[in-house]
Amino acid sequence: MNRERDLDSLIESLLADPAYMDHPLRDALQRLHQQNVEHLGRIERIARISDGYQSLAREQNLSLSERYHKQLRKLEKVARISDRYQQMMRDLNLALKEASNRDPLTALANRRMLIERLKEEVSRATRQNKTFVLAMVDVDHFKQINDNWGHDIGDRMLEEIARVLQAEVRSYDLCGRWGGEEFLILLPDTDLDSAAQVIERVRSGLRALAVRVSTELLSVSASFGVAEHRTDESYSQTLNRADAALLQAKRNGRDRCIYANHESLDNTAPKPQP
Ligand SMILES: Nc1nc2c(ncn2[C@@H]2O[C@H](COP(=O)(O)OP(=O)(O)OP(=O)(O)O)[C@@H](O)[C@H]2O)c(=O)[nH]1
Repeated sequence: MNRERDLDSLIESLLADPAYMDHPLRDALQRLHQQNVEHLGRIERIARISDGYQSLAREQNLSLSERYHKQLRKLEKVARISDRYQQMMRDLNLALKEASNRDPLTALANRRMLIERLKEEVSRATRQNKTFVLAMVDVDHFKQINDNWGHDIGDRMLEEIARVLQAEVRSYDLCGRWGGEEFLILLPDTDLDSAAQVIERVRSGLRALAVRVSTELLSVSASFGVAEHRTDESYSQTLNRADAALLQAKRNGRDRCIYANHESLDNTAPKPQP
């Protein structure tokens, strides 16, 4: 570049020198010089345009990668939010399912869950040629507790009764609130004789319950109707037989167990005073 500049300045000084004004080669040199200057100008313009294109391409590349990374960060954020949201939905679904299967007062299985399990038990009993037992439990004279002590104490008694039932059944039995002061115990893979031991434990547990309300100790008794599932019977047929046995237990004086079609096990106990 310096050499070119030196040559340029030399030619320009020669062309400007009055001593060479009439030199025969001056005109040709001037045109050649002019042409050279124009060529150089063109080359410089091309170089500038090329530089411009190159930096534009660099900028575009840079902004493309920046946009890509920005987009990537956004996607990562959306994925994190979506993960959290899905986990929240899973937790919510679980909580909803749990809530829809539980009795809010006693936290025992509610009627809906009991029916679901009853259907499962019937198909399991059919498939595996097994049997199960249902016990309907109805608290005796519960209305008197509400009437004498108020609904809140009645609720508290129901909670305590539920706690005793749950504590006395085996871990694989299902105990639920059928409605009001009526409970249902499902004893899977059990015949009537084995069920009798569990039922007797539950009945004694309830008789031993004493709930303090101010200076009084409140106690309860319950009547039981028990039926063993028969082959080819629907769950509601077994339930109806347990219900009929329960009615019989009430008629016979309460605080006792009646075993459907198994009168020898009819458990008659002295009538307690609430
Ligand atoms: N506190 C309270 N009481 C309830 C609830 N559900 C049902 N009850 C009451 O339970 C009582 C049931 O009364 P009845 O059907 O006459 O039966 P009972 O007084 O237990 O008499 P027997 O079953 O014949 O021994 C009613 O007073 C209902 O209001 C509840 O969730 N909380």
